[in-house]
Amino acid sequence: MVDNSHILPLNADVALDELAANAVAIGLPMNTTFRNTTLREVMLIKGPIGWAEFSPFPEYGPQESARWLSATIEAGWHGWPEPLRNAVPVNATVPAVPVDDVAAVLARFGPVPAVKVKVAEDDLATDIARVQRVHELLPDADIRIDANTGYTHEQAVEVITALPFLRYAEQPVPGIEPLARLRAALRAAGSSVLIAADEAVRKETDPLAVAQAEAADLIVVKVQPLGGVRRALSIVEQAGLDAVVSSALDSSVGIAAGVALAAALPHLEHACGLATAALFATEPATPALPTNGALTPGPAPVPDPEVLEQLKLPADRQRWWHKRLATAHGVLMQNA
Ligand SMILES: O=C(O)CCC(=O)c1ccccc1C(=O)O
Ligand SMILES: [Mg+2]
Repeated sequence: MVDNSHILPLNADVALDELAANAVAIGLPMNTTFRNTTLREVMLIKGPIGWAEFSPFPEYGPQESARWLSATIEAGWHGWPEPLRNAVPVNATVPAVPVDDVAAVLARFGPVPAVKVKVAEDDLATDIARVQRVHELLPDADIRIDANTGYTHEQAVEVITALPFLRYAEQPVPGIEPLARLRAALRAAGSSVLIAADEAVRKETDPLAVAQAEAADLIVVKVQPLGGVRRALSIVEQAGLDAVVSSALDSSVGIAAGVALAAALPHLEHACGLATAALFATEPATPALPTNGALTPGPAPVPDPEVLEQLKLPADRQRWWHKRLATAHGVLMQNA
């Protein structure tokens, strides 16, 4: 058994009826395929202090979804800690698009201090060419890659060594031990590219295990998978590593929580992955697009009722989402 007693409890103090009565499931059409998705489904819930998002990925089960719901309750019913900064630098996110499409994708983000490039969906040469194209277009940007666990140890070494200008590589290989082994191998080879853990934090039952195993130089934290802004803050503090706040492809309602977390971190070394609104073609509320490469903390944007109605998913998907909401709520109540 993992001892999680040092981690803040999940928020479980809102009745299911109240959540369900104020919830609507919508589909956000995307500009480019991302995570094999062209329509991101999310549930938006209106709480007494503002709009909140509940959007676990379709394949996530009840235990994981319960953490996402804890973040929803925090956003709509409790609120977030005070910001320590009023600008959060963000990265552009380049999906695994063909090299020739990179410039057009980057253009949607405006000027940014950093770029995250998705890799490990094609062959290694294509991955390397995509990243080199970004470096060519934005020579001064901090560049990181995200393989979403998709490389073997050998593939990761090959790609990272071919791209020595990288600032860091996010979850190049799966799991904590493989990450630790890769990090040690890169150091031994004289590489200065840092290792970031994402899935190993987001999906493990013990989010602090990465730091204990010295598997990464920094951790990627997402508000909903970690159960809310306050819970994520406490996990970062206990991990004692630099953190990058990223979007879980949230709508701009959910992005506001990510910006609140990034703004409340005592130390913010790297630009955050919170500019994903640029990947959506339509949103019900003012999209969280960066100005001069940064986002500003503030309350979640209020959806326009007409656009909300247009984006509303059909009845069968509403039922599916409401059922998920009920299941996640049941888990929260059981654990509370
Ligand atoms: O960090 C970013 O730039 C964007 C967010 C992102 O990549 C992402 C979005 C949804 C699900 C997983 C991930 C990920 O970081 O792996
Ligand atoms: Mg990632």
